[in-house]
Amino acid sequence: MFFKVLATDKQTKARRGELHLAGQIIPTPVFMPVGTQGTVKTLTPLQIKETGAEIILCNAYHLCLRPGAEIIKQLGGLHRFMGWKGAIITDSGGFQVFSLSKLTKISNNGVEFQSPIDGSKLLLTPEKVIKIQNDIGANIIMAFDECVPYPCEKDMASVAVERTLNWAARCLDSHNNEDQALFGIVQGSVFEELRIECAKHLEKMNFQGYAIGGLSVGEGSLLMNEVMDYTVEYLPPGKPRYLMGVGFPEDILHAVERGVDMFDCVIPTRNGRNGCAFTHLGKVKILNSRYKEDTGPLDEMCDCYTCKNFSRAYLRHLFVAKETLGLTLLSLHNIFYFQRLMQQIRDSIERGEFRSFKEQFFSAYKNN
Ligand SMILES: CNc1nc2cc3c(=O)[nH]c(N)nc3c(CCN)c2[nH]1
Ligand SMILES: [Zn+2]
Repeated sequence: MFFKVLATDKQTKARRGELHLAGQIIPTPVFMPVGTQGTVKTLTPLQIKETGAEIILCNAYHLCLRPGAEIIKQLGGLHRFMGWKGAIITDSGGFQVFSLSKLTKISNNGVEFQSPIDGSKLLLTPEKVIKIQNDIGANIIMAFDECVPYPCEKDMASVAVERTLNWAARCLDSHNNEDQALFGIVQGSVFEELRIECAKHLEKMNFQGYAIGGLSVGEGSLLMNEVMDYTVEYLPPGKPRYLMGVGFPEDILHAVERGVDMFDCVIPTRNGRNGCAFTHLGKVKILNSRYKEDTGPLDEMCDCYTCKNFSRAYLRHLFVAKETLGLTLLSLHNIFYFQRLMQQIRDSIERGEFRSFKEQFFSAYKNN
């Protein structure tokens, strides 16, 4: 049993579940910190563990470019290579190859591109993407998909859906490692009939989980929620749903309400490194001079290492002085904040009080 739904909210589509993988039980809804190149930036695996995170996301695209999937395999796989004892999900590169490479040439066979690292010409095909993720050894791997930019013409989105479906079937055919769960990725941009067609075809292919891709690419929260409303309907209720690249606390709450179980986003760590901390009252930009003599913690309601030991004045000093400790302390707090938010969400679903939790959250949280 890879995934179990334990409770479904009576008033919304929110559900409390658990993923069974890598000998762990991971409660959902879950937030997965991003460790693109085999590290969650500025944090040691021990610090990541201290935040409560149990699964992290790494990128097969980056890791196959450097150091190479074969080297990671030779070194015992990614868990061993990076010293992470929790679970790992890898993204296939479907998104990164388009957003990070130059001279990409896409065909039904795959994507030809120039390595941003050494300029060499490379080709990613569904078969190669499965092999790379197999070598890296993640517990959950993603199919190779084509994520179109937003906005895009319907016929361009339609071609990308056809290709995504063709590649999904080829990924399934070449995947034969039962220790790794393979997820399909729904595309279709913001076109309802494309999204439904894609979800229906992927559902028939019987993946172990389903990601909603092609969102959080500039379409805005309203359109993102609309796409989720009609797409989730066509995904099997007994399998996990993963909204890729999301997101801010408010977007996570809207998505949980629509039945999403899994999330990943660079926001907690990227904003942490830019001096932006998440708190239950909204975002705190620590470099603001108002914090110069502020003796209080980042968030009165937080009991993370950063909030228990350091004042806002000290954290501001670290950022003004460009001390790297500031990057670590704010990243630590932000990941902890997201883990605590997910714990509160899970508890509220269990109590049948998700909707009131969401209302309480928004009444306190000033999205400044
Ligand atoms: C930040 N917004 C965002 N949108 C995404 C869509 C896809 C998407 O459509 N496909 C894949 N494979 N990855 C995506 C990602 C990367 C998730 N770590 C996305 N990130
Ligand atoms: Zn904190």
